[in-house]
Parts: sequence; structure tokens; C-alpha cells
Amino acid sequence: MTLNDWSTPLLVVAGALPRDDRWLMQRRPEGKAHAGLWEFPGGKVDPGEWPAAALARELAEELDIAVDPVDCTPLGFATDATATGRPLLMLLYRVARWRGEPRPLAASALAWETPADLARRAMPPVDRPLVAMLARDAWG
Ligand SMILES: Nc1nc2c([nH]c(=O)n2[C@@H]2O[C@H](COP(=O)(O)OP(=O)(O)OP(=O)(O)O)[C@@H](O)[C@H]2O)c(=O)[nH]1
Repeated sequence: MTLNDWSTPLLVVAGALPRDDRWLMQRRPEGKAHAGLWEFPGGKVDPGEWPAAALARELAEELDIAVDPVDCTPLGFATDATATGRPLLMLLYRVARWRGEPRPLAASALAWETPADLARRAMPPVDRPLVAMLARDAWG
């Protein structure tokens, strides 16, 4: 990780959505940074936006599901540098419930993955410590 700028991190929120001991992951489409890698659904927090509200907005845009921000519980965070060297701060939330069936509106694919599956997927570096954390997450 090479950081060129310590002052203005790119703030990204992401959701861990559980189902039957698996987590929902999406594959980044061609033409975007990290194309082809598997990631948690989510995206950038807009200026002045509350992070859990940003996550609910992103999950509606990307998965066509309705999430109440109060159902998003912080799980942890991780940091890395983006391709330009700008610091990236990613907040991961556990999403307890949602309305609707997730559809890949922004991704090239969706998959429900076990922690063991996740360890074998190609992912952005910032996701690795978060996946390790999920593997230790207690259900409920
Ligand atoms: N959503 C998401 N973004 C991640 C993850 N890991 C990771 O490094 N990122 C990076 O965080 C940034 C978030 O970008 P994004 O493209 O998802 O955000 P967005 O939906 O607001 O994108 P847009 O600018 O195309 O509208 C990207 O640089 C992306 O590569 C992850 O697990 N989930």
C-alpha cells in the first residue's frame, strides 16, 4: 500500500448480507476500477451523508432492495490506498434484514458465498481483513 495523501480518505460503505451461513457478494463489471473482482455491495458516501443512510441508498441502487439504516450494524472497517494513492476507508455493516430479492443492477454477477468460498475469490485488498472478520462473526 502506497499512500500519497493522508488527509482526505475516500469513504466507502459496504454491506454484509447473510443468508443460510453465506454472504452476498457481487462481481465488479468491466469498465470500473477493480473490474472482475468480487466485493461487498456498497459505494461511496456522499458529502454530508450519514454512512448507514449511504449504504441503504447504495443497496437500493445496486441490488434493488429496501434497507432501513437502523438495520445496519457496524461490523468493522479497513483501510487501503486506491490506485491513485488516495487513502480508502471502508466501513462494513451487517445488514440484518431487507425487503425484495437482490438483483445485480450494477454488478456482472451475484453469489452467496461461505467464508471458505470467499477466501478463494479474487477481491480488492481492502476486503481481505474484512472477510477474515466475517469468518469469525457470530450469527444472530
Ligand atoms: N462497493 C465496494 N467498493 C469497494 C470494495 N472494496 C474496494 O476496494 N472498493 C472500492 O471502493 C470504491 C467504491 O466505489 P464504487 O464504484 O462501488 O462506488 P459507487 O457505487 O459510489 O460508484 P460510482 O462512482 O461508479 O457511482 C471503488 O474504488 C472500489 O474499487 C467493496 O468491497 N465494495
